[in-house]
Amino acid sequence: MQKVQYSKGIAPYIPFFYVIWSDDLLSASEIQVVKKAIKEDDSLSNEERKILANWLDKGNPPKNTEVKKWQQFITQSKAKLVESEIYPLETFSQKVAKGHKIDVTENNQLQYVEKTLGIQPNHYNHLFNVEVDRQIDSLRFEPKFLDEILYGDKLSEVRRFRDFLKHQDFKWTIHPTKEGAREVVLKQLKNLASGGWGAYAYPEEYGGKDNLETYAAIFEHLMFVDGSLAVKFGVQFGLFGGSIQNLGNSVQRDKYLSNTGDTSLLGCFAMTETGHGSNVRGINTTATYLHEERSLVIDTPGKYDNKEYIGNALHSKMATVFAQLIVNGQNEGVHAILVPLRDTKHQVLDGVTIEDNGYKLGLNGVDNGKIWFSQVKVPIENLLDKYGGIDENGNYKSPIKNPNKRFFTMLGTLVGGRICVAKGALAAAKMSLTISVKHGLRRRQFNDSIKIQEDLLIDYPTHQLRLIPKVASCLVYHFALERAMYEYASNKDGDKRRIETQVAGLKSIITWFSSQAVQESREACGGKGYLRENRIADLKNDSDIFTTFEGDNTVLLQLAAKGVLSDFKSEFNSGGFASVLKLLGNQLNDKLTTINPLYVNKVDSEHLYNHKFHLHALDFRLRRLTYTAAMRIRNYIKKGMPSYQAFLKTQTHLLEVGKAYSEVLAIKWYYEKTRSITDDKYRDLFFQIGSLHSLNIIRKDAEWYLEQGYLGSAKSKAIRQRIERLSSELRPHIGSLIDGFGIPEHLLTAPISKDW
Ligand SMILES: Cc1cc2nc3c(=O)[nH]c(=O)nc-3n(C[C@H](O)[C@H](O)[C@H](O)COP(=O)(O)OP(=O)(O)OC[C@H]3O[C@@H](n4cnc5c(N)ncnc54)[C@H](O)[C@@H]3O)c2cc1C
Repeated sequence: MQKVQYSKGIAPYIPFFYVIWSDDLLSASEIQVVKKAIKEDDSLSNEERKILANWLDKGNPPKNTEVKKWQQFITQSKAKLVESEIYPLETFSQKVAKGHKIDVTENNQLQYVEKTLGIQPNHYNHLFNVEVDRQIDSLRFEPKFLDEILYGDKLSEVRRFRDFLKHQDFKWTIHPTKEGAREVVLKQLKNLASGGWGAYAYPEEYGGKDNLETYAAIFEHLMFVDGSLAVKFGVQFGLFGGSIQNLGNSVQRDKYLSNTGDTSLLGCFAMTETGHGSNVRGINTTATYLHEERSLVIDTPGKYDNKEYIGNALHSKMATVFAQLIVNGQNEGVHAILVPLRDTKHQVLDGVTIEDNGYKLGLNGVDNGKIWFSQVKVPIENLLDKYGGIDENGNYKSPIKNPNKRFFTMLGTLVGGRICVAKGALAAAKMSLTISVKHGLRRRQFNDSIKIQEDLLIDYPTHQLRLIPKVASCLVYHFALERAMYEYASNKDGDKRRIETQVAGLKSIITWFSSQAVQESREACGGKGYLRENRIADLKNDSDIFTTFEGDNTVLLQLAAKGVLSDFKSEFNSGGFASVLKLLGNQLNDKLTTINPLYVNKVDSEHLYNHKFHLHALDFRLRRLTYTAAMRIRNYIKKGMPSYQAFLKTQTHLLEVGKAYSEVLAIKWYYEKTRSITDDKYRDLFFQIGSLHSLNIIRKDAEWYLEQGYLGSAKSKAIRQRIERLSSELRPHIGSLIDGFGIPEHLLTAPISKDW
């Protein structure tokens, strides 16, 4: 077999060049062949060689009058290649006839031949198995190195946790009833606590390791066991324990945190009410201060003011209840109070009523319930008073004077949970894609008459386009969330507005992405994907709600957009945005430079695969959308419209600002991480993955970019072609990439992910 030389010896990373006269693209191998032909063709002058080199290397076409001539030259060179390569393949078929050993499962070889030799599957598929070329080894990526890149210095703990999950208690099974599922999940939760995994994010004095980043990786891995376990874990240790840790004082931490971490105290987080979900500030439960008794009276005033959907409600002894704090007849806003729910015999206490929420679409192993309080008294010591308490004279006091700021600071402590939810959703996407890709690497359907075997699903371009860009997006979002958790964990006590804005946006785009990825994976597995044993059905049902809880996505994106508009200044929520708009107007006007016509139609691979182009395009969209939204709001306000109405008028526009902001943030953080990868081969791979993700995101908004004149039609078309091309270039590595997600084999129980 003829060897084609590559500059780095890694064929798929050689950029492909766009040839202007053609609808097609020339592959790297084709370019090599044409170059060889140019070199060997004595009839060419040096000048002609230069013209051709210029065309192939830099994408500069020759003069129009000469294009046809060189086009023919290139076509002939390609034809010669095909002729010259068919012979060695026939030699190979003779080898096969003589019983030469062939690895039939290694279909990557076919892709390799196709890519490097530029010949179509029909030319060789009848031979089916192709000699294992030595170069294949140099192309292969090791999942264990990918795992290292993904988890960095957390990896040893993550691996320890993966081993812990080998315990048979974590074996996945179908639970026919919610009661059965809840019993199992509670047992698993206690098992995790006894292994020290529950308290992981708490300080050492409470049995923890003070490590939020690893805690998030633990949460992510629990999705591979069971969505219900991940959510129950998040409620007990993250929400209930987290409220004590972040909103409470040292006495409360000393009293409750260790017990929460070892599950001797089970608790829940009761914020949402039937009447008020997204609008937390509108909740109606009251906590009225009685000075004579130094106590708080917790009460559910109206028919729809009960707490609802509260996870762990049926197993808990205590709840962190969010209520309007009334002191001396004055409402001091929403505060959190620890309210006992049950006695040691698990009897519900006087004044408390709890009901099961019943069967849900998914997460039936989580005991969600409704809770009512009727004049329930708790001592003032139960008020989680980090941001607002009541002194001995019965006066309200808070280190944060502005009630808006106090409310947002309090909610800012929930950001860690939001990152975990996004990580959990992403885990569902990773696992579904792992199952569907593994299925695609084994399942065969259809062939043409000359083949001895049917084609693998994954070798269909449609299948590649459905799954491979999603695998790429998983990796981009993985690093974005790693970075978000790093930023949050390393600035726990600082101003959280910025990270809150960032996480609000990331949580939204990633949980939505996950729902699409899981659905696509289900469809990519056909009927098998619908069977519960193959896990995607449960992943789909369990992760569906991630778009809603810990903040509904549509609502969160508006929060993110407001954060962008206000340039992270708190004035926005307290009304002083005139100055902010002025600032934005100046900033954006300066930056929106006229787009260069050459740039608009620049289609060479170097440009399209350049992360600077991706960042520029995504950033352009963000700036343009922000500027136009700001101008629209300003014009409405100028006409006398109240600011709330002006925001409603631009609400759909603001949602796009939130999305654009989050996409650019994700890819920016991803490329920052990619640049730090020291191994050239792996860094190139991650850049290639970044290109696929970014072009795909740009492509989704191609209509908008065309409207804005940022993309010309040729460039828009070239981007579409590049996405397909990149997907097929990554096809030989897709097995390694999904194995690199690090989902342990013992948790990957779907029969279709194995040989069958
Ligand atoms: C399984 C499950 C577990 C949960 N666990 C807990 C828990 O442990 N503790 C807890 O406190 N809560 C919990 N929740 C509640 C959850 O946080 C809420 O469901 C969520 O905050 C959304 O509130 P909602 O359901 O009232 O929806 P709503 O706020 O009524 O929203 C309904 C729809 O209206 C849209 N909408 C709302 N406001 C706006 C707006 N301003 N602009 C545009 N669109 C808008 C939303 O996008 C959404 O599509 C849980 C919920 C579920 C389903």
